[in-house]
Amino acid sequence: MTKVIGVASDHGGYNLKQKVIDHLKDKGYQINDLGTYGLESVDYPDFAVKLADSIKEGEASLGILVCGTGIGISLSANKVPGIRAALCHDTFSAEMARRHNNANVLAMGERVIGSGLALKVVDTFLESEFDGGRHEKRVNKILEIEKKHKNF
Ligand SMILES: O=C[C@H](O)[C@H](O)[C@H](O)COP(=O)(O)O
Repeated sequence: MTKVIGVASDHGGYNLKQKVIDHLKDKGYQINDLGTYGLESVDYPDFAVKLADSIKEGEASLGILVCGTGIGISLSANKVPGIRAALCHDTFSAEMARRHNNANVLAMGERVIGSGLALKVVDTFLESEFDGGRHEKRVNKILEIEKKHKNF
């Protein structure tokens, strides 16, 4: 079965988002493009939440977010319970984000990383799997934090 990957960005990540989409389509992935759809200035939390909601609703198995730095859009996505967005600009972090943290969203900054490396980071993230084992207990503790602080 083809994996559906959700993708979203603000204006600062738009060009890299388009490159990620082209790259993943070429590799046979089905893409759910949640915007933004141009370079007009927009607010990254709006697109982080669109992507987070689409993953929570099961429309995509994993997501990719891009803004200028990747910081604002990952911070925003991580406010949604069940989302574990990892800001990665190297392939080791991308692999570990899946293997150890069971991250379901990769975030990157278009103003930080070149597109060649960014596409390798994307491939590494999507091709890595959660190791489970001792990491399961730790990820469950993240979920417990979300439950305990849900009325913060
Ligand atoms: O973390 C935030 C992101 O990097 C945004 O893409 C960035 O702040 C947008 O900046 P500007 O409105 O100056 O393009």
